[in-house]
Amino acid sequence: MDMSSNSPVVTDPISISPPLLGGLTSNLMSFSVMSGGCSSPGMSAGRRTIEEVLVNGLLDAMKSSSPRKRHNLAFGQDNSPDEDPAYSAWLSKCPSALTSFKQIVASARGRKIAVFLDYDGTLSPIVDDPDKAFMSPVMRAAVRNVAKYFPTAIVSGRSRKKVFEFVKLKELYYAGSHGMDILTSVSEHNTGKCKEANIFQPACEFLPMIDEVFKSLLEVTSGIEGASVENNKFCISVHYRNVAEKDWKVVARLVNEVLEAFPRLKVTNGRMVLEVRPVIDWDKGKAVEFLLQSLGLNDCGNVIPIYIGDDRTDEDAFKVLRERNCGYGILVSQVPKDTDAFYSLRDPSEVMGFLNSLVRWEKHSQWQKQKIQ
Ligand SMILES: O=P(O)(O)OC[C@H]1O[C@H](O[C@H]2O[C@H](CO)[C@@H](O)[C@H](O)[C@H]2O)[C@H](O)[C@@H](O)[C@@H]1O
Repeated sequence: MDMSSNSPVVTDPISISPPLLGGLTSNLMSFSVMSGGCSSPGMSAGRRTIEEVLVNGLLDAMKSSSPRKRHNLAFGQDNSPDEDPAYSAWLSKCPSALTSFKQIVASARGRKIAVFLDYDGTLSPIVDDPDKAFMSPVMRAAVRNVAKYFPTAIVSGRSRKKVFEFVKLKELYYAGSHGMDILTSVSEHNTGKCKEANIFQPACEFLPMIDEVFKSLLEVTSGIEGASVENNKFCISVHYRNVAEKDWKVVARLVNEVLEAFPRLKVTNGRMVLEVRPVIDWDKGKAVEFLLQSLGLNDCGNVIPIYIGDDRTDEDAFKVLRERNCGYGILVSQVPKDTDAFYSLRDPSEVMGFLNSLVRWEKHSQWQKQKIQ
């Protein structure tokens, strides 16, 4: 893929349908959002209907965005995934990467593994306050070890700067803002010096717009208890995890109203979060392809990429690996989900177990090679 000549920036917003609610509800495809101000008493009935459809579509997506663990009605407790027949059935389609570890590494034999890691919900547990999604020291040690043996990248919806502040490992590659801000420079382990720094930011021209929308979203949601807005540089997160469910529709309406004037931005949904981002042909999947190419890891015969993530946005990366028929997506989930991943892990502690197993396996392989020589 020639990234230099292939600009992901879509310059003609008219050709994008729908500009808002990108990928959320296909039945909304025929509606286009008119630019202009907020709802007003003088607004036509047709226009109000369109708005209502959009807001309800957004609300539906919000409700379905984070399936909760099944509730055991008999005991009033959450079922553990082990006891959940639906989860067990799903595991036959998307087996545990821990129990399938031998198959995974067997297919990697003779090839270099490249590791791609999402951050929230993968390396850190999901918590109510996005600013407190810290990574544990043992998880950091596991990622540091992985990076000693395999090229390793973090691919996050957070801004690159923020995710680096959480991870704090200079020896990794970082793709922030859902892959719209990629840094491919790595410090040498011993000297700490940066070898070569390359930054790829395909949505640069959207920065002023994102800043403007961030301020508007901050202002309009300030009266909603529990709502928070996070500036992720090339995208914005509107969090509703701490908002009472009765107020979710208000959040949907406000986001919709602000974005009416910005047809070149769209909304996708993650785990209790609405993510506002440019309508460009770029996502975590494209970021993984870009990283593989720019790091010289694009040869499927020699490299096997493994991508671990928990969110809908990670599906773009799983899909790329599946379509290339090269490498494995691993979905972190405690509930059955439709996914393009090949394998699954339940939670960040299993992710850590998997990363540690990779390191042990690689150490052992190296030791065996030395023994033979
Ligand atoms: O791609 P990721 O690294 O997974 O980032 C996706 C979003 O993650 C964060 O939000 C999520 O985690 C929070 C902390 O656990 C949680 O409070 C929130 O409900 C989750 O949606 C981050 O704050 C967002 O900006 C990212 O877009």
